[in-house]
Amino acid sequence: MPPRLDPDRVRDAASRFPPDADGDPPPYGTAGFRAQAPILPPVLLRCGLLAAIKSLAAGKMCGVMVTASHNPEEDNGAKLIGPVGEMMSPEWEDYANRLVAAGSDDQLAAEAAAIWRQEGIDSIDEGRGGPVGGVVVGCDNRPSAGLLVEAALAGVACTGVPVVRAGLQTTPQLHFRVRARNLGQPWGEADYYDRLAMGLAKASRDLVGDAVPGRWAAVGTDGLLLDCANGVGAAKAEALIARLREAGCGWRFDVRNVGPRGLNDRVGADHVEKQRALPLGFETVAKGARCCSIDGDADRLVYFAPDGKRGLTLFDGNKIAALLALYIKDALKGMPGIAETFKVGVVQTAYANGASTNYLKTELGLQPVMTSTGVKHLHREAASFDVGVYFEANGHGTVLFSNDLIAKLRKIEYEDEAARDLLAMAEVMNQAVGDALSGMLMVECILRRKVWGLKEWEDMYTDLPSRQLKVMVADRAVIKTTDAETRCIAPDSLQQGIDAAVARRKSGRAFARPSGTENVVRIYAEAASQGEADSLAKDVARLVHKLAGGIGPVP
Ligand SMILES: CC(=O)N[C@H]1[C@@H](OP(=O)(O)O)O[C@H](CO)[C@@H](O)[C@@H]1O
Ligand SMILES: [Mg+2]
Repeated sequence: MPPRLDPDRVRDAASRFPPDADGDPPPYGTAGFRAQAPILPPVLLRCGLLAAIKSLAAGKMCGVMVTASHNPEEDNGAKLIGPVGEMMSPEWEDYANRLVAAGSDDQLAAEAAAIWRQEGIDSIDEGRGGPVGGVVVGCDNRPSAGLLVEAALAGVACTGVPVVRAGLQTTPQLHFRVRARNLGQPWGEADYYDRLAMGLAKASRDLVGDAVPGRWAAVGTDGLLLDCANGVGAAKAEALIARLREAGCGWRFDVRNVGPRGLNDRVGADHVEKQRALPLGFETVAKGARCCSIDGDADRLVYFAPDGKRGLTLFDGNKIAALLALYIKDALKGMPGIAETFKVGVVQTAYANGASTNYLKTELGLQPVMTSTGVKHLHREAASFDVGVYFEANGHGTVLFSNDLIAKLRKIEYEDEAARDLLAMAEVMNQAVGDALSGMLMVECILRRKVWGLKEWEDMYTDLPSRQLKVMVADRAVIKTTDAETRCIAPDSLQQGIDAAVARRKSGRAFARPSGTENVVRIYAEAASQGEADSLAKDVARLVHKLAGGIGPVP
């Protein structure tokens, strides 16, 4: 029987997962739907339904990931995964919003049928009696996951498309698996660890021989302490480390904050990056120790070193991007004549510290491309290069390699070490989306190959002092921005005020933009001294409060 949209099933499913009387469903935000868990079952039903339609339209597997990333444990959400492991395009985000806005059972059946028609699903003939699709559903370890997964599965079931229950997954793992499945590659849970372990074995070339235990000895480090935010990444990191051990890797990992309680509560990458504070459980870690944090769904990674005074030195997404870009540039030096034909790019957002942008320009000869906030924007831009490095300051990012480049490298891999290094990097770095575990392995590999400690990494460049603030306003949509969100075009005179405040500081830079995930306006400021960065941020916050309808006390 070919898949078909059964309106009775849609109505029936909708009546089993009715809208919550106490809360409006959220719109599709910077990274999918996110809200308090109790209002989400009808949203997940619609996500399952939409993923099924997308999979039929593409004739490929798609995915639904039930997660709210670094948000508190009471929240949950959905990230939709397209057929090449990508986040959904704006057109499909609109579809998602249309389905979520369809409140009644009948409205939902009608809206789903309209999208089904718009995508011409009934006229697709795969030679097997109709289009072929499939949806894989995974979740993080929040207590609300069970019901929300059931809702997503009910949505898929309205169409007769086959489903795969992947159970507990990190977000990047599920993206990886969807992509691998559609490329005809092994895509099981174990295949994910295999690919990372084998990629790392190749990338670490002089640290490995054959799989002799202990051969990948610790070089220049006592090991890595990994804060898993009490999230789903803990069990996955342990599985990965076990696979590395099997492959003979002797690197030491100390996995902490493994849950099950306390998800994202004063732990994890968002806490470390935004609060510049040690995660719980790291209070007594020795000064200078090599530590990293991932977030609740393991798509963000930051490194840090305790400073011995309860503070830390942070290695954020920009520092990670700089290290990866340096490594790539060095590899390309080993391929004279060929390397010049590759387009290498780094993509950043306005939150990238000015010192990192300057480093990429002056030390590496790269011209960073700036996009709006949100990984989907960075990813799209990075995919236009042969090697595209992208990272948000918060630690979400990866390195993308074009098919064209991979094919060229394969042709020379037997005689060219640098080509082998880049191919290995393309295996380690998740090609679908930012992946904390794969990023961690690559950072470790690079530091060990360079025989660098954190000090050498830190010395690549020194961040300009910066400050981020949030301002509550009645309606954050009154702020309109341009130039990759670096300038405000509404309300009137806000930008003039910001320009004047910036001009009063040495090396000043500041901007304000409405958040896509929280009901706030975000302020970013940097300047030559911490005092100036703080006062600049405060000035901009006051301007926003005054001109954009601030609520609550003046900052
Ligand atoms: C300053 C900041 O960190 N913004 C984050 C945050 O988006 P906002 O639109 O700023 O709320 O969440 C996004 C999704 O996780 C992430 O992509 C982005 O970088
Ligand atoms: Mg996340």
